[in-house]
Amino acid sequence: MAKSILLINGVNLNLLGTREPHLYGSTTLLQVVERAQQQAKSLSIQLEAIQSNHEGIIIDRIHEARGKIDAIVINPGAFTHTSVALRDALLGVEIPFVEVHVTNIHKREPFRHHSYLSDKAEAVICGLGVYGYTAAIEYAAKHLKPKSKAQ
Ligand SMILES: O=C(O)[C@]1(O)C=C(c2cccc(Sc3ccccc3)c2)[C@@H](O)[C@H](O)C1
Repeated sequence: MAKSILLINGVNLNLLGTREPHLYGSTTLLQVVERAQQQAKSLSIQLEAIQSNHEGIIIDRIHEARGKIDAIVINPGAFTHTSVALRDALLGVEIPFVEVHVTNIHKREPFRHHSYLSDKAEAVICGLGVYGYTAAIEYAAKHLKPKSKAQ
């Protein structure tokens, strides 16, 4: 099963917990990452976390993960609904991934209902608040195995 997980948070998620708490809750991204690290330690897995507002930086980090990371947990933020490039990067590195959304995107504005990633995700978790990250990491650690290592 996955021994190394890359947790990716995309655009605007640095604002998590600071604005619109009725939608996104009051837990900050720092707290989410701290909890994820504690969870990873309890599962004996390595976890690295990044957040970026820049699509290309996220894509570069996904490329770097090829052959090194066993699974990805990603909340792309608004890139979910816009980024074919992010989809292509995830498909290109052949690393299984879980898509996470703090909110239930299907209960929000119509433009949030479509994801460029969901049909390729091993699992999609949305609407569970920040617990979605916990569930995603647990699932990835116990059910996802690395695809063939990079040549
Ligand atoms: O629910 C999510 O986790 C989501 O991925 C997260 C999003 C998100 C993340 C951070 C900020 C914002 S918008 C915002 C801007 C300022 C203050 C509060 C929220 C949206 C949305 O863009 C997505 O449609 C849904």
